[in-house]
Amino acid sequence: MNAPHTLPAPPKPGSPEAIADATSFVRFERVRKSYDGIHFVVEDLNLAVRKGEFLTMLGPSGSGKTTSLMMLGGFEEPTFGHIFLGDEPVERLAPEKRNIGFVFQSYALFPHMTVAENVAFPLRYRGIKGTAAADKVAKALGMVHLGHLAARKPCQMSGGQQQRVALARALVFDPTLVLMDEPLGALDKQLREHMQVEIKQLQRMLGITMVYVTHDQSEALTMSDRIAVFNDGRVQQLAAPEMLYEQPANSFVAGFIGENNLMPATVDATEGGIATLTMGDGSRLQAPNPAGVAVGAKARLAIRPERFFIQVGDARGPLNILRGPITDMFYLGDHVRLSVAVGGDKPVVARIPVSQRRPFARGETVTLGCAVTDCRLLEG
Ligand SMILES: Nc1ncnc2c1ncn2[C@@H]1O[C@H](COP(=O)(O)OP(=O)(O)OP(=O)(O)O)[C@@H](O)[C@H]1O
Repeated sequence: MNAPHTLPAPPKPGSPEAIADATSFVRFERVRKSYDGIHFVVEDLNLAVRKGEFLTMLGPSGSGKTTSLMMLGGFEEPTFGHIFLGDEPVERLAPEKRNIGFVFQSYALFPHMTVAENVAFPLRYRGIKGTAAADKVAKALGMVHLGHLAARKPCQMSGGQQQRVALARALVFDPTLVLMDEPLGALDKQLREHMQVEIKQLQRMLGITMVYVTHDQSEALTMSDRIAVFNDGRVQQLAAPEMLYEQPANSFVAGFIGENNLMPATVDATEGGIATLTMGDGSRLQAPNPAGVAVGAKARLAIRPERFFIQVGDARGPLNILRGPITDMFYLGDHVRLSVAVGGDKPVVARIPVSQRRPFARGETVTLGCAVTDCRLLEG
């Protein structure tokens, strides 16, 4: 992407954002990165990571997550801006001087060394030898439950075990920060989910600050204290998982985190904080309008599939009602996934718990209800 943007002002001195930024452990300040001197792949990155926090950079391929992580690790230099570790600007500091542990998708273990020798490697590099080193290696391998395999070579271990060795190697020298780039990408689903919990428990137990890169949203939701959602080199929203899901800041986040029906709408009026909307097919629906999207503005109404229910009888309370034939349906054990042609250009997707109603028939007309407060109005 091109770079004609003016940079926003930093937070006002004394504001809550400025105080949070000032007390944070890692800070990106107006960081921009171009590899070719023309296009910026990271645009105006302002990000503060708190001490002991698990912060995930989440976004589609090419959105600038790895580049941001590599700048923090010291493997890439920012084109503009500053990165602070504690109070120290580090953008000119060599990676080995930053006291950071790394875990990558490829385990990058030395094949000719034993597990213990691999884990001891960063200690050797730091001049820690003898029993001091042996104690640290034993402790790190104990943390990842591999003490009994210290004498094995990497080729004698499973993918999950090798990634545990890489984790032990990243933790053995008591780093102030650990960076992980898609560390579980090569593992199968079950092992990945198991390792997510294990890494999270370890991070909590050690109180370590962790910055984690993934494009897997469920992984990010499971593990993170906060998630920075990247798209096109920019952070779209930085928030706790629940906040991202419940209150996405824009259509990109609303569509990227979980599943969402994003329906084009125009704002007719806002009264008492509730906007009345005209939908693409001319029908009228309502939604809270906390951001104050202006009357006449093009907007999108976001409704999560699981927030729909089958409306029976008269509507009670402030509800949006959508009605149409079922065009597609899938039985998924605990819920039925319906596509319902309610009049817009795309059918809406509704997830109806099987405890609520079944069976459904293709072509059957259903009435979907959704609380107005479960709808979200987004600009654009
Ligand atoms: N060394 C490099 N030289 C030139 N361009 C690069 C280099 N590394 C990354 N890029 C480009 O920068 C952009 C951002 O890449 P980056 O790897 O940071 O994204 P990402 O969000 O981590 O994606 P992925 O999940 O696929 O790794 C991409 O367009 C990529 O092609």
